[in-house]
Formats: sequence, structure tokens, C-alpha cells
Amino acid sequence: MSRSPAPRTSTAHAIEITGVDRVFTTRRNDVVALSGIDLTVEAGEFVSLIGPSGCGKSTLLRLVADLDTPTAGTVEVFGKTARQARLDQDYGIAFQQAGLLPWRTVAANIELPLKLHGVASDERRRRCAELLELVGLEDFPKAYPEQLSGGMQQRVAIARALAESPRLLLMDEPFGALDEITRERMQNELVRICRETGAAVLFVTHSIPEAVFLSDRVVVMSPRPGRVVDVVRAGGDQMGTSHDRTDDVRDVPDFFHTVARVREHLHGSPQPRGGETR
Ligand SMILES: Nc1ncnc2c1ncn2[C@@H]1O[C@H](COP(=O)(O)OP(=O)(O)OP(=O)(O)O)[C@@H](O)[C@H]1O
Repeated sequence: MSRSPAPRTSTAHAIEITGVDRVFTTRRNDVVALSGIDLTVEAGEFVSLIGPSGCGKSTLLRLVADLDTPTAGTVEVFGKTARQARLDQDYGIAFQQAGLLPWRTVAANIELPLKLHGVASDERRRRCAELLELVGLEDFPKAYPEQLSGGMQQRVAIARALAESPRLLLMDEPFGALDEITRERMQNELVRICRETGAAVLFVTHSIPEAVFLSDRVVVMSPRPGRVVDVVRAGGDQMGTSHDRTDDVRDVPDFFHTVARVREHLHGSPQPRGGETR
């Protein structure tokens, strides 16, 4: 199997999270959602966050997206503050619900961020055609979201997130609502899209096989307070980098071993804390 080079496109970190805490103060008590989080995502790297419900995965993603601010610590995106990166449109976002506007066609949904940022209509149409091809929906520019399957709607959402050619995608369970077959197909599509665009991804999921299949590294988190329990590398000769993944990888021994390793960390094996394992 020929291997692509390691998915690194520049020396700048895509994300650098240092000493981050997030405490929510409610009327009843303080909820320590995140405690002492240190995490770096390299340019072009695919990193998944996995952990039990309530361990702070979405909170961490929201901090990177500047939808929330840390109680302590810093979040940098391509060496900038999260706020500056948001203003510079350095990342695209895709969530579990595709979040498409039902009264707009597929093309109009994809073009929306470009329109909001004043891109001329010719250029918008050109970029939209490119994106429709990238996500395999070139026959559906005039369809409305309700006329599409869940997987197709999610592909429109991904195309929209990619509209401004971001170097980083933030994805919160984007395939969580899809059936297993569609989900695997979407995972394959995402591998291809990342290979073609070189975008880094921070990806939240509840599925261990999904995290292992897609990622260069899987970050395992524990709940209350949300901490990084371990970081498991998914790679090696049989799996290659995140850009090399094909359906065959789902059947190789290293894939099963990595799934088992993530599962052990998730369910609290006696492994020592910290450090990166492979
Ligand atoms: N705005 C808020 N106010 C108070 N507590 C909050 C707020 N947002 C999140 N929390 C709490 O922070 C913790 C982490 O929540 P978060 O949604 O990040 O977890 P998660 O790992 O994404 O969960 P899930 O897998 O169920 O989506 C939870 O205990 C949640 O109740």
C-alpha cells in the first residue's frame, strides 16, 4: 500500500490549547467542565475527542470556535487568538444537525457564507460548483434540503463549512444521526476531502471505530472534571496516516488493536495517566 506523506502542511500549529479550565457557575453550584487541558493539533492533522457524555468535548470545541471563553488558560488557532481566527474565518464548523436553511436550495446554502462576506456572485457560483463536485452532489444544486437524505444534507453542511477554504474544520458529531452504512460512506468521503484540501480537523464523536478510522490521534477524555486521560496514536504500517484510510483499513489488525487500546483507556484501565501511546 503506498503511503501519503504525513499530513502536515506547515510548521504552525492549527490549534494550541494550554492549561485550559472551563468552570460554569450555576445557581446551585460550580460545574468544572474542563480542567487543565493541554492539546496541540498540527496543521493538516486529524484529531478526535472521545469520552463519556458530559466530559466536555463540545465545550472544548466551542472554546476553539470562540463560541465560549475559558475560565483559565489559552486557546490559539494558527498562532492567533480564537477570536482573531474566527474573524479571519480560519475554520469551518459542522455539527450533528446539518443546520441547513430549509427555504434555500443546496447551492444557496453552500454559497451563504460567501454571500455574507461579500463574495461576488460569479465567484460564488464557481466555488459552489467546485464544492458540489468535492462532496459528490453536482446533480443537486437546485434541490431543497427536505428533498435530500440525511447523509446528503450532511454533505451539504460539510461543503458549506469548506466554502471559504478553511485550514481547519471543527466537527461535533457530524455523522451521529446517520445510519451505519451512510456513516461509513461519509467517513470515507471525509478522508478524501481532507486529503484533497489538507485541512486539519478537530472531531468530536462517541464512536471508537469512527475516531480510530479517521484520526491521526485520538484524545480520550474523562468526565467531571473533563480531563485528557490519554492520547492514542492511530497509524503505523497497516493504517498509514489519516489521509491513507480506505475501507480495507477497517479490517487490518492494527485497526482492531487501536480500537481496543482506546476502549481500555475509555473504560479506565490501570494504564498510567499522560503520555502518548501507540
Ligand atoms: N452553559 C452551561 N452551563 C452550565 N453547565 C454547562 C454548560 N454547558 C455545558 N455544561 C456542563 O459542562 C459539562 C460538559 O458538557 P459538554 O456538552 O461539553 O459535554 P460533552 O462531552 O460534549 O457531552 P455529550 O457527549 O453528551 O455531548 C456537562 O456537565 C454540562 O452539563
